[in-house]
Amino acid sequence: MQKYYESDADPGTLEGKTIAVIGYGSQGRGQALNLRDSGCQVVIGLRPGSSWQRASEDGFEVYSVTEAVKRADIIQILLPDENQAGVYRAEISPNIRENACLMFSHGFNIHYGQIVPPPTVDVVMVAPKGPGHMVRRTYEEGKGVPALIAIHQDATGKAHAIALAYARGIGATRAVVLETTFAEETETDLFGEQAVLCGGITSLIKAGFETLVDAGYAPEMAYLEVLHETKLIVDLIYEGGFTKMRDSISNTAQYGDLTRGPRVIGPETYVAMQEILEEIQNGEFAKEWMLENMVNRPVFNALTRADEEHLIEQVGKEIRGFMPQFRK
Ligand SMILES: NC(=O)C1=CN([C@@H]2O[C@H](COP(=O)(O)OP(=O)(O)OC[C@H]3O[C@@H](n4cnc5c(N)ncnc54)[C@H](O)[C@@H]3O)[C@@H](O)[C@H]2O)C=CC1
Ligand SMILES: CC(=O)[C@](C)(O)C(=O)O
Ligand SMILES: [Mg+2]
Ligand SMILES: [Mg+2]
Repeated sequence: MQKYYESDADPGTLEGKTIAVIGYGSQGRGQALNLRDSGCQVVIGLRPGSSWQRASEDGFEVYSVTEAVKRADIIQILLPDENQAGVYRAEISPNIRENACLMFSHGFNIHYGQIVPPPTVDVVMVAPKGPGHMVRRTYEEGKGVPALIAIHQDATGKAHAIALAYARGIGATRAVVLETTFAEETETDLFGEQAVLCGGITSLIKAGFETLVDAGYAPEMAYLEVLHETKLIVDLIYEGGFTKMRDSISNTAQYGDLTRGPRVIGPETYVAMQEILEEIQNGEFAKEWMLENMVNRPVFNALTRADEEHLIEQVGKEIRGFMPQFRK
């Protein structure tokens, strides 16, 4: 597998180029601040609202999406996936320059045909494998979040160099940059966030919390055991795999881990994961998500609200209030 680091990227590729970051949320703010600190010329494209104000307060030139695109050599679309196609049709497509570079941090809209760029532009992806806030925090710590790059279209012959230089600008080459395709990034990212990173973990934590509370244990105990400590355990896995974590926990815990873990995440979990992956690969999930947005996200809103009202969220707020480390 081809790996790229700082020395593989030529910052000169972006010399004199204007990068328009469209959207200033989790990824947009993180990437724009890092790019500017890396010496890149950045403007922000937004609609009026709180993001516009924040970007201005951070010292960026902020324009409408239309005006930002007109000024840009590289257009990094960091809008919500569900909004990208509409903004692309209305404001980006009519104003994008020939030989410009259209960039994404997730392949959803290209992979599922929501956006079909003209053949005259480069189309690349630079996808951090981490939340936008961490892209910024690690950069400020002198480190980086790994990223994937992919080339969908190379109209200028410079698409790869631009993607690498951009990845360097956001700090990703300090960690590692791997090459992929829009299809592979889209399908693995959707699967990862649904089955493990977000959906799987929150469901596992909630099930553990509810099991203890329903058995009569104090919610505070349950919270510390199955939520707070999860970070501490996962940090060790992050640093050195299952081995490092198992070197650190007790033998009692390790025996329970190895013998009871597969009873919690068993064969039926594998079946569910395969079904989820199938829905991603055949476009079912993408269609469901786009339809959900067309009717103002009833399921998204109801399930989000239910979890916000879950006891674990109330208890969590209370416990974090006990700990000085969480006090601003
Ligand atoms: N959140 C994350 O950490 C990651 C996100 N991504 C990808 O990055 C892209 C952006 O995602 P996030 O940063 O999470 O988005 P976000 O929801 O945090 O921010 C979206 C930004 O776009 C602006 N916006 C929304 N609709 C707009 C419109 N119609 N016109 C102009 N501005 C508009 C919002 O005001 C906000 O500033 C997506 O493709 C996502 O899949 C990729 C890796 C990780
Ligand atoms: C943070 C990240 O990588 C995700 C979970 O894929 C996302 O926010 O889309
Ligand atoms: Mg992701
Ligand atoms: Mg994602």
